[in-house]
Amino acid sequence: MTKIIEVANLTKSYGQNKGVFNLSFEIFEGEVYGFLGPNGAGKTTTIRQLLGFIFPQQGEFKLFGKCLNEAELEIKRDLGYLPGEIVFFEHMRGIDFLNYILELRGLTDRTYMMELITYFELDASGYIKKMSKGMKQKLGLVCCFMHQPKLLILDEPTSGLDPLMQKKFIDLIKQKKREGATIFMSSHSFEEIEKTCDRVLIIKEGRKLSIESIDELKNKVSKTYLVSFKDLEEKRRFLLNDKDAITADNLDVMIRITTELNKVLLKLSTYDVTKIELQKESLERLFIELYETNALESEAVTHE
Ligand SMILES: Nc1ncnc2c1ncn2[C@@H]1O[C@H](COP(=O)(O)OP(=O)(O)OP(=O)(O)O)[C@@H](O)[C@H]1O
Repeated sequence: MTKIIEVANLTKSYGQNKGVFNLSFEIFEGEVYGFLGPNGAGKTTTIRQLLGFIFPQQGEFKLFGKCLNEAELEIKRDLGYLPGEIVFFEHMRGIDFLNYILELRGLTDRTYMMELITYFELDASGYIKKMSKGMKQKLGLVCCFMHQPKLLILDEPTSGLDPLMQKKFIDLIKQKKREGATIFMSSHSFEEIEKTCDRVLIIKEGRKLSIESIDELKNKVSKTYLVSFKDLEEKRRFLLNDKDAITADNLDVMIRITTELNKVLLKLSTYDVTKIELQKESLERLFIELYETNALESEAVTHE
């Protein structure tokens, strides 16, 4: 499999334990790769280094197998980037700005650009300075996708978009994946990540917590059960002996089945249980659990 992004030991420190430290990961061609972490975790700092806006103090990275300082123009021709905070030429009309960027890229065919404007229901005729936050975000998205890049690096792409537009964005990402594009995106929307990504990289305080496959995470979610015990004594007895319990509340215990269901049922049959319920929950709780994991514990769940 071709590696489109390779990052090795990337480090950029702003002091006081802020920045990105010793970060390594790889993204393969055609992958949609989510980048998650709490506020201030270092997502934007990582992305800005990949674009060459800030420089790492240690470590290196390659895009399309090449270093940025060797092949910047070549790399950026095939790259679409959406910044977290977009800075436009505010005095321009939206459409003029898009045409200008298209020309800078040496392109003349405006067909796909116009399709995207229609798709995102963007009125690009007005001045950018008068546009709402959501309109500016749509303008940024059109600008990022309009040259049909092979690699998309997106920093919180749906920030400011309404739910309908968020759904359209998800559909567009799925389409780009079908077309073979590689996508690296930071997000705070677990739904967006769940619906689009193959794998996720989770960082906290600038350090890698874990790399997870979405399918594996979904598998974990589908094996979470709520077990209710007859009384507190029974629940206590179970908690003393069982390692699968993840949360406990009143007479209920949430367990994640990591072995065959039969074995768990056999074990539960030795307790006075009043109810067993398969939990229909999204990945959200699992993501939050992963956020709360500390770096040392997380070594165990890292898949690399
Ligand atoms: N130029 C800078 N000078 C000093 N500190 C900085 C600078 N840029 C970022 N930081 C700090 O580095 C840390 C990581 O910031 P970064 O913007 O990368 O986080 P993030 O994961 O993108 O957060 P968010 O989800 O809030 O957008 C933060 O503590 C931030 O305050």
